[in-house]
Amino acid sequence: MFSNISVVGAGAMGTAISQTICENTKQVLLYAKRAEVVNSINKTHFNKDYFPNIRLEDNIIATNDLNELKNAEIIFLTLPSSVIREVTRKLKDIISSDCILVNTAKGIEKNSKKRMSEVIQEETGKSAVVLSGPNIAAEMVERTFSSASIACENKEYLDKVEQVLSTPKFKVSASNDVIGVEYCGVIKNVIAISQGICEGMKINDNARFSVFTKTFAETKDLIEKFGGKRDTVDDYCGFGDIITASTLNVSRNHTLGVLYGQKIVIDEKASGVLFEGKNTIITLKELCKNNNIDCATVDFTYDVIINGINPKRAFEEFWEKL
Ligand SMILES: NC(=O)C1=CN([C@@H]2O[C@H](COP(=O)(O)OP(=O)(O)OC[C@H]3O[C@@H](n4cnc5c(N)ncnc54)[C@H](O)[C@@H]3O)[C@@H](O)[C@H]2O)C=CC1
Ligand SMILES: O=C(CO)COP(=O)(O)O
Repeated sequence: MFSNISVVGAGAMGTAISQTICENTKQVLLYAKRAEVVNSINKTHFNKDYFPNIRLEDNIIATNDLNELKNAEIIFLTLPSSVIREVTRKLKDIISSDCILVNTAKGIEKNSKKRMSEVIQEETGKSAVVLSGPNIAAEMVERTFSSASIACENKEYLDKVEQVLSTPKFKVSASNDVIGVEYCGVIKNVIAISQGICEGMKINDNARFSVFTKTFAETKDLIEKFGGKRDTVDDYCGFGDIITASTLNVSRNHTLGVLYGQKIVIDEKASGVLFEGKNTIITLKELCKNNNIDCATVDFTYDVIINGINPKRAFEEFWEKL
């Protein structure tokens, strides 16, 4: 049993992870940026902005003072990838030397093209544990069955994070393939968008799942070329998450693809919804180009979402590459 586990970011994933780990620790301290979220959780046990119908467990306490995390044994970072650098820079001077950082963000830093564990290492000097899997927050928050892959070069950190996450309903697969686990989460967002486009444009199902087959094989190639292991793609972070986000409308990235496939324009910024995969399309396209890698799925998604090419025309080109 742990005593003091913290979660930074009180959005969908932060609330869901808090609900998952709360049975293995005396207290979960959940950091929220906004005072009204802190008040809502501490006074009513509801995070009303995200899950107005789910009462959170009694040992989840909220704070908006990062300094209160100074005694945390483990901190889960459940934030958009775009703020991981700024937040870990602040945390560095607060946390103890043996505090373990766990990243759940499924993104890549836009300009540097660095993975989140690389960003965390640069800012704090620590090897982060990375977590990725079929983790629809709206399900996890209800403490239903779920799973995740975790990875870290530091075996002691990995064991502790496995312990805090493992419950009769939450399965954990631990590995040492940090690159593979991280890239699975990153690439799956782009795949979810590509499958959403196919669904939105109402391509026939045989065609959609034919390109999906190609996409799955390409994911293994990409992960290997980026330094990860092919087999990692068969784990929860790969197959599990790719299928989940590619076929369910609850995935924001999948929904974004559906809208583009239907040629519906939305103001993504004004929507306030986090679409991690959109920036990732650009970054992956550049990474492929810099490393002489051909990836038909990345090209298709880039053509439709970034270049604004008609989805039907882009699909025909995708199909020719099969
Ligand atoms: N929602 C899901 O089902 C899952 C999400 N993820 C990943 O987790 C990450 C977060 O996603 P969600 O929780 O869904 O997003 P969200 O948009 O629901 O929540 C993000 C939270 O971070 C907070 N935040 C933003 N900047 C901050 C800062 N500088 N300091 C402190 N808090 C800040 C926001 O106020 C918000 O509450 C993403 O990378 C996503 O890909 C991973 C697995 C499942
Ligand atoms: O990563 C997720 C589920 O595992 C959530 O996916 P979205 O960010 O597309 O909603």
